[in-house]
Amino acid sequence: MKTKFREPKQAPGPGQMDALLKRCGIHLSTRQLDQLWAYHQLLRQHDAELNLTRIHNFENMVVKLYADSILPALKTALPSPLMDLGSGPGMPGIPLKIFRPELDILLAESRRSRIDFLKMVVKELALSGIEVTERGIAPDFDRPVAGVITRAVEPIAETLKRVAGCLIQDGTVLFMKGPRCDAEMETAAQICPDYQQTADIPYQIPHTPHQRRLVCYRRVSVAAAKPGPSHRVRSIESEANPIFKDLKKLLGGRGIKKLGRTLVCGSRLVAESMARQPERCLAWITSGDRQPPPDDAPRHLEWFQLAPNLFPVIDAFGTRSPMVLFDTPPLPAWPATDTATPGCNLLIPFQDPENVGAVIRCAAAFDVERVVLLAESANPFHPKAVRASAGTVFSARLFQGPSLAALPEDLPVVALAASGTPLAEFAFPESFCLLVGMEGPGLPPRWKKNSVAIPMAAGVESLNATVATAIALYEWHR
Ligand SMILES: C[S@@+](CC[C@H](N)C(=O)[O-])C[C@H]1O[C@@H](n2cnc3c(N)ncnc32)[C@H](O)[C@@H]1O
Repeated sequence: MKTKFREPKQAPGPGQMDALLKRCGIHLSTRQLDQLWAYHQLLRQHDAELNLTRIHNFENMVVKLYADSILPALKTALPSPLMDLGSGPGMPGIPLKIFRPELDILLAESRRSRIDFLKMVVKELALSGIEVTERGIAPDFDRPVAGVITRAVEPIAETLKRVAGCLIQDGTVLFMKGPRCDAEMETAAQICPDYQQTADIPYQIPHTPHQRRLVCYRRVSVAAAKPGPSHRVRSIESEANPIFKDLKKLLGGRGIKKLGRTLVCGSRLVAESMARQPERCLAWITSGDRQPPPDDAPRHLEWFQLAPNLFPVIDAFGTRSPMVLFDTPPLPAWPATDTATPGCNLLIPFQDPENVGAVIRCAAAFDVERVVLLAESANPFHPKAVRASAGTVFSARLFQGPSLAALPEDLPVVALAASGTPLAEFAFPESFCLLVGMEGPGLPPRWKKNSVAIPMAAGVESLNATVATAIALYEWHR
């Protein structure tokens, strides 16, 4: 009898994953797809040992785990920093981070084996701007977050109570639910007066029968959860005080990079940083004990009261007004290969922090898609950069890029050089990277071939780098 020969079934690859995601309306760049594929491999490799998921069929994993995790990003705005509460093997936090790399994500998980798995995923995928908690979340967890997202963990009211110590005023909680969650919502409405339901978005995973609901709440009051006054006060009298020593280090770019913090100076910028990123404001710094933090300051803010002879040492601009110690966000890596997104990627190589701040301000004024700090650039959170940016550094879409020498050859760069096509005759492509030479050495020769020029009067050699950037961005935006 003849045995029937069967073709071995081909193992699915990233191409099939991409096609399934596209069917759900999710379009990933090559880099994102590679990352998601790497995550899929890790999940499969460690599932048997760690019992990470009950879904094992390839198509179901892509649709019911990864697409399901990403879809909320297409349905509503996601706050940052965003905590994924009860992340388990990383759902929705890991696929969301891959899809929206600019989000700061905190993966919260209580089981040790899963915490270790999540940390390995973050490392192996070289993800930045994402952390894993070392403990489960309870109301005493007080690291501030602007939003919480959670999938398949517990009833709505339990989570709302659980995040009382960490969710900031006006923060959002997003529940990824199935269609039958009305009873949970009713309970939450009765027993969680600090929250207001703001949205209830029903949807279906495209081309499947699976129904979902994204139920959103806003925290309207923090008073009931955290009674009492108070900012913890630290009185700093001596130059040898370790807090003071660290504050002094923040007067230079190296200290800012090492400590991941900066000093925000000047009353307007201080107010702006507290309004825009309260969760990142760590301490209120004053000379003596007058000028306390404002009434609406975030409660986690500490109050550093410096002796009158110490305050001027760190008051670099001589403002004499309270300063804020600000936790600088880690910059997500710039996906250099993903330049298909329409708009301008502004590449910044400037070494003078004032120039960096000034061009970030221009980028905000002319709606630049991404601001990319090249390795040569000064720290965008240097007090001088923050000041020159007029606070726009707190809202700009900042990314960490490579060095000038490591920029890919095939990047669609539009460079500014005196030898280029006159700016007024130049048609900007839909998607491009704007590059202005560093102060001093100017533009590396390899980028001069596709350059545009700002015509100038005879005898003038060059414009200041920030002025040239502003003119080019104005012309593009126009
Ligand atoms: C059913 S799993 C869901 C995992 C993931 N969100 C998903 O959709 O696949 C619930 C997870 O929440 C975690 N968990 C439960 N209570 C928690 C808490 N208080 N803080 C952090 N994680 C918690 C559990 O360890 C578990 O991994």
